[in-house]
Amino acid sequence: MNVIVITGGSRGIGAAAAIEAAKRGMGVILTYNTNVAAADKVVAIVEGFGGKAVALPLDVGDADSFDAFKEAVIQALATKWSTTALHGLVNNAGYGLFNRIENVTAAQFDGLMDVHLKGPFFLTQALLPLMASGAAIVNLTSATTRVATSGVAPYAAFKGGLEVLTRYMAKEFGARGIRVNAVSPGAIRTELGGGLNDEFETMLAGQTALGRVGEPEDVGRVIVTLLSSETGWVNAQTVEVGGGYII
Ligand SMILES: NC(=O)c1ccc[n+]([C@@H]2O[C@H](COP(=O)([O-])OP(=O)(O)OC[C@H]3O[C@@H](n4cnc5c(N)ncnc54)[C@H](O)[C@@H]3O)[C@@H](O)[C@H]2O)c1
Repeated sequence: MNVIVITGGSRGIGAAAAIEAAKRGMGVILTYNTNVAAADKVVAIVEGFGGKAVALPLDVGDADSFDAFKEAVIQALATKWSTTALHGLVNNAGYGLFNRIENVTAAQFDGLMDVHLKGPFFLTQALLPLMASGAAIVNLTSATTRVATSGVAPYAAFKGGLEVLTRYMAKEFGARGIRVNAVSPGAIRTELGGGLNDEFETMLAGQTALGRVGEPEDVGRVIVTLLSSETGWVNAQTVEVGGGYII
């Protein structure tokens, strides 16, 4: 069984991707930051249809903890799946912070950078030695890299950086048989940045060609497709999953 790691897998897009991956026969190591109960719920859903998943704690903003996390992954691979190889990594964990440029503090800037750029970079570096040929990495970026919506400048800039890293990772890991792509969601109904109220949702739906916001599963399906060998010749790409988010 191919086993993958999904960061921030306890809710939203990460949880949808975890469930979809397990439905397609992958083993899932999902990580949670603080909410173990939510992570356990996702594991229970997966086990409910006969899939296999485990939840491990991980703060993606704390790169010093990644060596210990790698050891926990090795342990989980051995005990739950009797394997040493990892076949995928989804750098999904993230958070929204609305603040206009003139008000952003250095601490807010650093916090966003740690989770959206430094975290995916060093987590990928830490887990790379475990990855088998044929493995795939998916980085979650954002439509905010291509539009300018006020209040999310550092977030958008780091997501843009992650798209650049996606191409460099693909270039450097290709010789190992590892593909790297990014998925860039448009407006999706999750709890990111405090979630959607009616007014916000109506505005976002109006900015989307298909006239609605997306659901986490709309993105989860694409993430898992990019992990699978069906897309074995898709590499170094950013795939927009936003129903046509054009503003
Ligand atoms: N929802 C959208 O409209 C949208 C649009 C573009 C991009 N994205 C991106 O999609 C990804 C998933 O977001 P979502 O919409 O499911 O949001 P969400 O808030 O529902 O889920 C985000 C997950 O990341 C986890 N997380 C946050 N900070 C963390 C940290 N320091 N360490 C470990 N885990 C942490 C949260 O606990 C949560 O489980 C994020 O990278 C987000 O930036 C979302």
